[in-house]
Amino acid sequence: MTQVLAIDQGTTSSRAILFGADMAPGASAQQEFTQHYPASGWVEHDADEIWDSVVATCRAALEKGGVAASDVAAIGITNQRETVVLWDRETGKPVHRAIVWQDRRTAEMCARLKAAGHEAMVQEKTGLLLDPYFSGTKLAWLLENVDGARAMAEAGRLAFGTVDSWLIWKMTGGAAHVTDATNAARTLLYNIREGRWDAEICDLLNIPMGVLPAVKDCAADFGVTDPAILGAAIPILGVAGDQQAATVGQACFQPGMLKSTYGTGCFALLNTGDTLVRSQNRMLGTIAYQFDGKPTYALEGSIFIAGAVVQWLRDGLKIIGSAAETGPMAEAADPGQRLYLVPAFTGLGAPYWDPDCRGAIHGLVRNSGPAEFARAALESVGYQTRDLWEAMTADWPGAGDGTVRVDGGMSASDWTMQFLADILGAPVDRPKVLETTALGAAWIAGMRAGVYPDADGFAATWAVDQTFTPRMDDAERSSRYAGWQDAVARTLSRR
Ligand SMILES: Nc1ncnc2c1ncn2[C@@H]1O[C@H](COP(=O)(O)OP(=O)(O)O)[C@@H](O)[C@H]1O
Ligand SMILES: O=P(O)(O)OC[C@H](O)CO
Repeated sequence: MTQVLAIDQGTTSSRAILFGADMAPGASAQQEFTQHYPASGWVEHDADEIWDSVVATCRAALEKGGVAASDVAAIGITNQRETVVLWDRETGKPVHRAIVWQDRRTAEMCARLKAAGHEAMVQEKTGLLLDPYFSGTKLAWLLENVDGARAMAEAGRLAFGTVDSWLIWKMTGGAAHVTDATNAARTLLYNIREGRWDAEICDLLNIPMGVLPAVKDCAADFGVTDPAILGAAIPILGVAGDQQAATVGQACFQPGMLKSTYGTGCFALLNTGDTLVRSQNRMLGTIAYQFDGKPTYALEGSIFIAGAVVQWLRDGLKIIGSAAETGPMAEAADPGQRLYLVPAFTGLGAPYWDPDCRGAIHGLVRNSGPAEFARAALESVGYQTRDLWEAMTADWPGAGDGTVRVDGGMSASDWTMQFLADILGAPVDRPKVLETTALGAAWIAGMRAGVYPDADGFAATWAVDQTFTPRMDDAERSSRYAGWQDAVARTLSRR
């Protein structure tokens, strides 16, 4: 029993990957599912469809790999964070579609809570801000707006969970209603200093605490799968939110280590060890991972649009056929032009948290064309990361030298990674294994099962594939970044 099955339940697709005794990724399967956009700024998923996609991908990965379920030592789950599922414990049916992390329907509720002066208390306890991004106000919305939900919740019939909880509940045939500390840390309801659900915040949002799952370490006994699902009872021994799993998969175990994942959005986490930094610069305080009851904290910067800007070049502007074309185009762009593309398609996340501003391009001239747009799009990812890094270093003296371990689909772009190194003025390390999110979940579960090494042993296996070192001189770096800051200032809705 040396295989570990990692489930990576993401925003647009579910994936299952088998990892062997050597922790190398093996057979995998992936399935997309429906995105529902019932109103402007609203994003929903069908939790049953997510469940079906997870079962299908797990079965397909096992079949492709020729692995029997009885050969799997453990399952590790990693998931899109913050997304809210609320279901009936008796029927096992969700009472509404899941409200996705990107959904902005509670913007007004957040604004009201902020105006009433609650943000400092919430930030102190949860590390988070009053933004619709997090689960708490979404859950409050469901309890307010779904017919009968409040009465059922108060009678103990409803269960709330982030996607990990939902999947575990389904996998264990309804036996376990649990989550891990990293997912709990994203709900706005969990006191990350004291390691418990927070009664004052639940009261403020009018959430009956009986709907909340039990919170465990990332490596723990989360339950055992119903044998009818995959063909054998498999223990679920690892759980972490996807950005935290990537932090683990990148072996960022020492304070000062930084990882940044470039998918649709970008999420940078800086390990701050035992210190929960109270950000003065609108970064998030969060739990990076929790083992043996001891949380390790991180500062997080969340950018909503990273690779999505490349999708926009392809599907919106239609100036590229595939994402990989952007690198050569950026290379060929007129070096004399300074275009700044601020991709505030859904507002801006950290460190601005401006849900109302919208995207803008600054610096257009007569001969600005597709190549200059492509370059500005790729550069926007570097500039936004620099914004996060500026905020992190201002927040915490223990931040390292800016060396960053990267992963995610967009980290395949050499041009973008070189620009990132240039604009940060620090090395960018791209590892050999790019499946860091799934690897993190697999390692946690495999370590708990006793088939994988401890943290030091795991960290020793992390290997760099390519390091991008800064080539830009300081004067150019400063002047370009000043231009970006100016472009953002002119784009924000509140100045
Ligand atoms: N060579 C490339 N150059 C630029 N962007 C890329 C490249 N390859 C992939 N991307 C971008 O990476 C993103 C996909 O990354 P992925 O990690 O699969 O995202 P997610 O997990 O959020 O769905 C897409 O937005 C795509 O535009
Ligand atoms: O599913 P991803 O990879 O887009 O990640 C989503 C994040 O967890 C949202 O906080």
